[in-house]
Amino acid sequence: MAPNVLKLACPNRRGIVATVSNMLFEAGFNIREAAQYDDHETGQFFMRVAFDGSGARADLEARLGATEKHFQMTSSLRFDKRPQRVLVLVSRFDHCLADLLYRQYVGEMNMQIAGVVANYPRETFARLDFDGAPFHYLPITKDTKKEQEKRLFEVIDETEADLIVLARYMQVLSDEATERLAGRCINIHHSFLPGFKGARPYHQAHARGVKLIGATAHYVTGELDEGPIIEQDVERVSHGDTPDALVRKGRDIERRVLARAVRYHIDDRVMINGPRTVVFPD
Ligand SMILES: Nc1nc2c(c(=O)[nH]1)N[C@@H](CN(C=O)c1ccc(C(=O)N[C@@H](CCC(=O)O)C(=O)O)cc1)CN2
Repeated sequence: MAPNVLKLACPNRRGIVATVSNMLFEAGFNIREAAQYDDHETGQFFMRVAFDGSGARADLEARLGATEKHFQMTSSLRFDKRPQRVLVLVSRFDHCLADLLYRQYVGEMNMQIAGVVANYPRETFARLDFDGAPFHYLPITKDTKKEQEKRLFEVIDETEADLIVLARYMQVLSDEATERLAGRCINIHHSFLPGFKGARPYHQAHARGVKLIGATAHYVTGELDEGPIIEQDVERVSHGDTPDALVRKGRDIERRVLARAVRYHIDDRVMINGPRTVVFPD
């Protein structure tokens, strides 16, 4: 059962951990997991506490309000354990979508894929079982981008999506779209950023003669592939690997990196820290 999770950030000073721990204790809750990070560069303090117990939510919320004021704190408190509704966007390559569908099928993550949106027709994914998730075909051209995004937001509203995942969705979202989805839209980029931004990163990597390839999951912002990084991984390659071999080896990296990032987000393990993130892994 997903625990309750409190996340907080504030200027660092003595007494934060003691106050937060005591606040939960006084409200009748029990701490199951706690982690904190002190950013010496910015002086900001970050904390994530997973807790359970039969305490009163209203009492905790009242105490938290006072604690926020005292420490000039921003916080988020998640009590609802319902599966997070995830809308998955995909273009032609569906290995990350297939991976997320499988992880949902085996119950690996506290999520419900609320829908699949693609700018390619359903037959592109004919072999995939969407496990009941509705499919929305939203074709796009450079002349229809605005209308397509309008329809995309209608689908986001209709599906009541909590999280939007760009699972190798190869369309650049407008600044307006990225502002509306700030902090709840994750992209998997098929390179070890900041290397090889933009299109065809494996071909760029092959031309450069790299000995490592990687994948990066990041929050989406108006700056293409510049959003706060959530998770990355790499694998060794050699001079004998063709671009197709890099694409093949890269698929495995992309799948596991995206899955880890989605799970960390869903489990409230990620906090945005300016251009970066703080991730409290399990
Ligand atoms: N606003 C943002 N949108 C998107 C981001 C992002 O970080 N910010 N990430 C990309 C994913 N991506 C690489 O991971 C990527 C996707 C698409 C392109 C691109 O040049 N697309 C062309 C069309 C290509 C086609 O139709 O096949 C375009 O949009 O004009 C570069 C990088 C997802 N969106």
